[in-house]
Amino acid sequence: MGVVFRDGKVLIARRPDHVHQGGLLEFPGGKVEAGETVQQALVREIREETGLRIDPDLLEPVIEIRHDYGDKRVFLDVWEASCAEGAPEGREGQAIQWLGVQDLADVDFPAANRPIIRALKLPRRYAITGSIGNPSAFPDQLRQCLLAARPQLCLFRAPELSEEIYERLAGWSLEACRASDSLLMLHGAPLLLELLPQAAGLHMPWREARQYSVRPIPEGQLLAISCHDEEEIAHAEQLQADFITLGPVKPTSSHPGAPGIGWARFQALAAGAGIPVYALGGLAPDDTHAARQAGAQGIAGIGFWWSGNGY
Ligand SMILES: Nc1nc2c([nH]c(=O)n2[C@H]2C[C@H](O)[C@@H](COP(=O)(O)OP(=O)(O)OP(=O)(O)O)O2)c(=O)[nH]1
Ligand SMILES: [Mg+2]
Repeated sequence: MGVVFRDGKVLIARRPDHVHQGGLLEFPGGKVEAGETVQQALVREIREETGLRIDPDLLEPVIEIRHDYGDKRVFLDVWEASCAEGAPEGREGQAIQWLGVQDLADVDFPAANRPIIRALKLPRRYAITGSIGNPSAFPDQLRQCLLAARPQLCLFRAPELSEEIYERLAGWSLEACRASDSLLMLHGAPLLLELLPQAAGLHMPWREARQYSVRPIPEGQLLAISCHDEEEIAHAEQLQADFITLGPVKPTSSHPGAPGIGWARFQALAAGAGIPVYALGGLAPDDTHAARQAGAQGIAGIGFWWSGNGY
């Protein structure tokens, strides 16, 4: 299926009432025919269903989803086209519209689309805080890094701090992030979100996530989990995580001694995940393309935005 973007909006159709998941909204697309690549099939389906022309060479992978509806199992191989030619019309009688990404709501789509909508709303970079020189200078350190890098989504991670100091600095961080239009995730246990409900969500380290068997926070906030292998990814899916980080892809100074899993293993794991996966570990902005080719939502890390010097 294809997510076709034009002028920042995505092309959405309404499934006819009489078909499977009928009446709900969908991204246009259909089945791959014999002898076709997935990209060719997508170009053909979008043309047949909407009349729009897209370039198969400009398609980028978004996410692969396997979903069991009970009455039908589906495999959705989702690709993104950043431009399209022509004026779309519902050639099969279906209603067609352009919607802003932030206006896509889970309830309007089939259940399998939940991770697609997450993927479209999440940025390509997930900025994680690194070493904190002096806690009292932290607010300035954070503000400067936010100003320089303008990340859309951040994680305040500081396992070296006591809970008390973390909570105090988290309150500060939330204000700093709000001022620079960045979403902030907190790192730790679900109780943190009850203390600081204005956070965008909670990122659980694996040792925390493993203790739960159902999603421990409300739907309206994001749940992220640090994963390292298939089992942890499956558990993150069970907890209905909105996204995960997976790595280390390359060796990294924040986890000395841990070898990287490399892009091939990352790709194999990410393909089975069915939720957005940020690649983590020793990555620079230059790695974003490789990460996306390997099926990542984007890159997560400290090095590409955090400066610990001078504080
Ligand atoms: N096209 C599309 N199908 C979706 C989405 N979400 C989702 O769960 N599905 C499910 C519904 C169907 O069970 C299946 C699509 O198969 P289908 O046979 O109904 O229709 P199709 O559009 O793929 O088939 P066609 O164009 O080749 O005729 O995938 C979505 O966003 N777009
Ligand atoms: Mg179709």
